[in-house]
Amino acid sequence: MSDNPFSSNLLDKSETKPSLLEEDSNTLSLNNISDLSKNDNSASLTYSTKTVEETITALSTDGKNGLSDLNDIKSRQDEYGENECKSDDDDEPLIIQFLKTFTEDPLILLLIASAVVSFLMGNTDDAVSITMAIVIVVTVGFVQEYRSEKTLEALNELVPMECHLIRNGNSNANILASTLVPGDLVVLRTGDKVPADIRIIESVNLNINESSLTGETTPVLKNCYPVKSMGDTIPIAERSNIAFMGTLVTDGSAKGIVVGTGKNTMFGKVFEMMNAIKKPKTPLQQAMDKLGKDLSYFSFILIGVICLIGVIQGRSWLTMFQISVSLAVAAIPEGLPIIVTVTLALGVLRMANKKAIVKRLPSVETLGSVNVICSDKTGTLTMNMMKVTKLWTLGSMENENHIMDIENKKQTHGIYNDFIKTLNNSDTMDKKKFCDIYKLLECGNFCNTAIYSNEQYKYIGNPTEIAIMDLLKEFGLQDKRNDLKYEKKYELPFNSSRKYMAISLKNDDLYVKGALEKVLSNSKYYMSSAGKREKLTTELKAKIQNTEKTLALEGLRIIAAATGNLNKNDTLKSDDDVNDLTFLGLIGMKDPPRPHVAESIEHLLEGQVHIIMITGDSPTTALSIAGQIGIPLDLANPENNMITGDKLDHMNEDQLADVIDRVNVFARATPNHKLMIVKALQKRGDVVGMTGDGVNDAPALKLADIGIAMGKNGTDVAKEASDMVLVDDDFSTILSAIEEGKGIFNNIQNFITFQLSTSVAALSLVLLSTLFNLPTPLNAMQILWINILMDGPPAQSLGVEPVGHEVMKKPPRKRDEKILTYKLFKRVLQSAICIIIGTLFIFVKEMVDGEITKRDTTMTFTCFVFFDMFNAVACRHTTKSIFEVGFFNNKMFNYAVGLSLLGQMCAIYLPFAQSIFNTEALSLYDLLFLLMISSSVFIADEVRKHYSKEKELLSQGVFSQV
Ligand SMILES: Nc1ncnc2c1ncn2[C@@H]1O[C@H](COP(=O)(O)OP(=O)(O)OP(=O)(O)O)[C@@H](O)[C@H]1O
Ligand SMILES: [Ca+2]
Repeated sequence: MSDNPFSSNLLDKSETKPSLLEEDSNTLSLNNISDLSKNDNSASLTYSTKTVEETITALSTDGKNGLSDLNDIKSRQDEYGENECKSDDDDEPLIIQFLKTFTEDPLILLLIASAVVSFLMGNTDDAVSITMAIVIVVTVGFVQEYRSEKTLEALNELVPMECHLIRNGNSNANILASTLVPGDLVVLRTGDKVPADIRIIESVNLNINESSLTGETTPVLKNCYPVKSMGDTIPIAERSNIAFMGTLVTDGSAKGIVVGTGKNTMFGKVFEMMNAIKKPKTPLQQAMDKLGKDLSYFSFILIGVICLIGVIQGRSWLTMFQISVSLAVAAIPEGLPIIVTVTLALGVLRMANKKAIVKRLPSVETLGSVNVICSDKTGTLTMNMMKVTKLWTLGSMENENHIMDIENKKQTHGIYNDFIKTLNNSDTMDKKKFCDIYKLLECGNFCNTAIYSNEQYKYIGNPTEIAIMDLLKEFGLQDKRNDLKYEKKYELPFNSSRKYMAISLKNDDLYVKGALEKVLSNSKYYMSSAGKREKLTTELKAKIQNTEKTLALEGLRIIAAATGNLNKNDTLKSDDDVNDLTFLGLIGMKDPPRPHVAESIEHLLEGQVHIIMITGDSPTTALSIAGQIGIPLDLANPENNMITGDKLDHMNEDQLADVIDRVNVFARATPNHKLMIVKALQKRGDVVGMTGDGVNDAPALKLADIGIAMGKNGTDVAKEASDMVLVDDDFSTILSAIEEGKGIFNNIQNFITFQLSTSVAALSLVLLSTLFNLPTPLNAMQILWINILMDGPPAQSLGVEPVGHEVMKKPPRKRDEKILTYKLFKRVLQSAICIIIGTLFIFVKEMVDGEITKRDTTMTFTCFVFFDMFNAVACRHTTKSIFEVGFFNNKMFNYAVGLSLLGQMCAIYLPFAQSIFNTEALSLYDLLFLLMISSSVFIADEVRKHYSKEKELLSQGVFSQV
């Protein structure tokens, strides 16, 4: 099985929510890791003691431009192979694997034994038939298992890992990590996952979380200095100049040379060891295993009883033995766990097509029970395509009635046109006008990290900052950052906790931009239109706040700007260096909601999912956007549905848990608040989906029941901590995933119903006829054929039943709700009883002549198979009539049933099959009669659906589960 080393093991949720099973696999690996460095001759050890220059020379590469020679790269690729860890547990040829399956199942061995006994006793016919049946049963099982493995493998390829590579002097951030070779020059930034074992050659405050290798969760500081060799080895944790594959950059940045790839990395070694450990099963798979075991015990007892009674009644013990063993094969749904796995895996692949990548199979099960979704606003609910639409300065525009409207320039005369005129002929105009507007724009220019890409002909970087650069371009203003005169000296970078940024120039001019509260609280002055510094009174501050509110009411993101001077000895290391500012003005930018978000929110609300928007923007902006996308708000008092970050700081989890049911918006929130929100929700018993993209979102993503990372704008750290990745960052994708999750669960219940009812019917049929001292209605071969139908394609195809939007109308499944519900058992019983009565009826009716002929068993056998096919049709949906579901929208199902019926016809009409199954040809009239009888199971279920629907309509609930 090939595994992508970068995607976490699908079935393994180890670091996040360890279960008993997983924990010991973890400790096992951790214990072994301490041995790892003992007899280690890996590249990371060799190069950790070398200097940067020695490393570069030894790998014949370049510390600035990376590898350049294509032939050289090619030959390195040939020598070291792909940068991937592959496990090699399927080296065995298929045929050997196939033959092995014959010996793995004790029941099959028993069957083989009975064939041998038959042969020895001279019943060659029986021996041949049983052997044929065994081969068919085993083949179907093998093919299914093989497919399931292939599907699981496909899942591993879903999250290809990218890295930032420099070759031939060209830097490219989206290179597949699997192409790396030793000698490659790689850039590491905050949030990245390390793509190979890398010797660091340059670093700035590089902090790496190595818990995936060492178990130690505190990040380690790395540098580029050689490590002193002490004896023949250096513990992994002390190789301070090596960034190990699979570890996470939590802060800082670095450049480094790849020294080890694929198997030659520390990760590769751990991977090999982990591989020997069996992957833990998902809760659902465990439940299926348990169900299988319970059923086995139950059927063994029953079969024992049947066998005993039969022998007491004086029937041939060999026949009884064969029937018992076949019955055991049939009654035990040994295909169930496989079908569950395949269904989950196919569901994951379908979700991937819809741009939601589920990283671990168990998450699919959780998706259907999510009842709260906490979502970021910017980029997930909105497009993250910022555009400046409004500008405002206190000096030139006075109050909220005078705002420069950039979007609707045609309509607004006054200030916009006047300002544009000064832009066009700056010589003739009054130099003492609009100085504050120019300064505001200048601040937006200096406080900016967006860079112009000559390849893409546009600015790239932070969308908020790109919007400002685009505005400057629209006004025809130059990017002053390129001017040496204005060279940047210090920078206090923006982050979502700080909510502002500041930079200082060579001449100690200070520029600040960010959230209004932050800027205003440090402002003492404002700039007049003539460029003078004026005192900022409380009254004027109120005016500024009013204007911000007016702008935010439109849903605009507001950036405030200010300027000042940096004190002599300050270096902008802390917030204290920013004070005594001169307020400049406000920039309002529009970020429209994504197109289908409102619709998705409506569907989720219908499904009783509580939607919470978490944003760093101001309360007014947040509420406005929330209103636009249909998040429920109390219109008279929207504040009732919102909590701000400051308030949150003064609450504890319990207090939050008490009120969170009515909270739909968190404004001015920081990433750290997310953790508290998840905890408060989980305290109430909610099943939480939480989105995130940054390094500090990781704890909340891990804790959430479904952590959802952004594929485009998210860091590797966030993706690593999450259970699901949204390829396009679009909120609507979450809806699709939840729909699939719920649907898959329904499908699983449906095919379990199908399998269990078949199994119960077959067992009971033989038991009853034995009890009533009737001849056995089905022979061993017939029972085995029924087993194929039950464990094979028809059941599997029920697992891929398309999911309709109406699944969202059902409330989320309770966290601890069993898959085998009381309702499900009732369905199973109803169908089984139908089948038993119908089949017995045919059997008894055919037998009235007192003698059991081929015709009698053929009728009974066919009747059972027809019953089963109608039963399958009934199992396609839990509550909806087949006439609503439609007969043709599950192609695979129709093929499976068609093939099964064709097989049945062969069994009755082909002479060769007739001798195996002990059958004879039936007339068309017989077939029609059987169809009529067997359709009763389907009709009974339609009646059940009709009544259960009425009940469901009566029981509509509200918001949360608790
Ligand atoms: N690049 C920036 N420079 C300065 N200030 C900014 C910048 N980006 C945002 N801000 C300010 O910080 C506030 C909050 O931004 P933050 O980054 O916390 O939100 P976000 O995470 O982008 O949005 P959301 O939480 O809705 O996804 C904004 O309202 C704005 O005032
Ligand atoms: Ca079976």
